[in-house]
Amino acid sequence: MTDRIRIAPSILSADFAAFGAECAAIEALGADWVHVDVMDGHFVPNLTFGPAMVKALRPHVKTVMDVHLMIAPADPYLEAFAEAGADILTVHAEAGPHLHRSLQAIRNLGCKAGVALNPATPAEAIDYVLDAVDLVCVMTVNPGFGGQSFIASQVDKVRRLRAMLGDRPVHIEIDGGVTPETAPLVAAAGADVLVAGSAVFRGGSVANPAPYGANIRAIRQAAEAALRAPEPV
Ligand SMILES: O=C(CO)[C@@H](O)[C@H](O)COP(=O)(O)O
Ligand SMILES: [Fe+2]
Repeated sequence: MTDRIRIAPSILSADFAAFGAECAAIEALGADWVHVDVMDGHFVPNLTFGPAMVKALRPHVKTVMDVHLMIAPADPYLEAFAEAGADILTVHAEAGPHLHRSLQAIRNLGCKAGVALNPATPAEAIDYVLDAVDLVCVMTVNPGFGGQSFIASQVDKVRRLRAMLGDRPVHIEIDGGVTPETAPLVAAAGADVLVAGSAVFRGGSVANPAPYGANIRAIRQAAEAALRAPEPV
């Protein structure tokens, strides 16, 4: 499913006092999706937003709202996030013992179902749920914070997942440390959705959002160039 590259800025790196304006700015400047990082201070060592924030953001986001749940357990909150307006709900494979049930519940709520894998989790952990997912999120940092360095060992995981998925129409999303330097590596390996927080919001602000557009273009162009490059022999 690498027909085109989608850029999903993570609002974890946006101005927390101006989320509505920040979402409108990134959409106007080329974002394909808006990525919302939900953290519970338990599954990951940081706290961010709940369903009320997703509901408040919904009128400001015209495109896909991609909600990354770094919470355990996730199941008790799926309905609230779906009702708040999430389009994609991604749960972590490590967050609970009943991953297949969580993915089924997400689809039954009318959302696309995503599964995220921490860097230490092998691709094979989701071998038996591939028909229950619309998106696989490969964490290229340990989840919890923006601005961390890309973990290069995950590129091989992306390649494996694309082979495992075969002709299933499933997105492979990369989350963490995506820059114009790392984007080509994961695009060439089969990723088609690139989440980027610090690399999108750096250099800009609510008052001067133009750098967001230049940053999104730079990541997209670097990734697309890798798709056009000839296969290594
Ligand atoms: O889920 C997470 C972090 O846990 C991400 O979505 C980050 O927000 C990505 O930030 P950058 O690494 O691009 O700065
Ligand atoms: Fe994320």
